[in-house]
Amino acid sequence: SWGYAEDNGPAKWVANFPIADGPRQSPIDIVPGEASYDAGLKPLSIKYDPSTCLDILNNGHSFQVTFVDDNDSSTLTDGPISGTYRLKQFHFHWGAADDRGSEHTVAGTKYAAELHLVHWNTAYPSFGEAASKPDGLAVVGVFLQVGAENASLQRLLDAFDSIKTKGSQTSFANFDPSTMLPGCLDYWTYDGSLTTPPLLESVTWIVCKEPVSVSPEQVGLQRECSDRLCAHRLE
Ligand SMILES: Nc1nnc(SCC(=O)Nc2ccc(S(N)(=O)=O)cc2)s1
Ligand SMILES: [Zn+2]
Repeated sequence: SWGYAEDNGPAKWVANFPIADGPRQSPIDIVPGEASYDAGLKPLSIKYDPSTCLDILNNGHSFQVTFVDDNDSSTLTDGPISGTYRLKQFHFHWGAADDRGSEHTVAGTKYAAELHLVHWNTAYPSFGEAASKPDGLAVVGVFLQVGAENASLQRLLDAFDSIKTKGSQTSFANFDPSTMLPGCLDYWTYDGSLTTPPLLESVTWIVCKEPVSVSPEQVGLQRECSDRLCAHRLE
């Protein structure tokens, strides 16, 4: 199946997922100088309930923390979206070194890693239904840059360490993902897609301008855990 190696990586995905050549594929390079200011956009409204945190799993491409999404306890509203989107899961993307790893870039700059908080539009009955609709999903992206230690991330990394094999999961309770958000929630937004197969063009991207920091040890630990447990990242 798809991955990040030479034989199954991003350049090869179009063979099984022709939408890879579609009109609104993510990630993109965000060029702040070319972004237009939209006075009609509202601030993001993010409300997460730590008790909806369910488990942490290694899906072979990333570590994913999954949430109970059968009620409106953890939601994203306002910002560029209309209606209520429920938090389904969050996960990270990282690279083989500190100078690369994020999926989106800012005027060509790559960050060490990127957090994605995945939400689905409650106008549809489920995540699976929403995932195929043009306004079905909203993903908040947060860049991670190497700097000071991130206390919130450390609890996650300790849990990652306990997932020994690909496809395994472990219970993970009472984690508040808002502790991983930057202080300022200014954002860029554009209509895009899932960044990995099935690459569905159903995502309203909301990329925070302010990165959060992680220590070199933390991003190394994430990389070491992940390489051991996930498809090795070649980027
Ligand atoms: N009917 C369907 N169920 N599940 C899917 S796709 C599963 C899924 O959540 N994929 C996913 C892929 C990429 C991203 S990302 N990196 O945030 O764009 C988020 C989520 S389609
Ligand atoms: Zn992602």
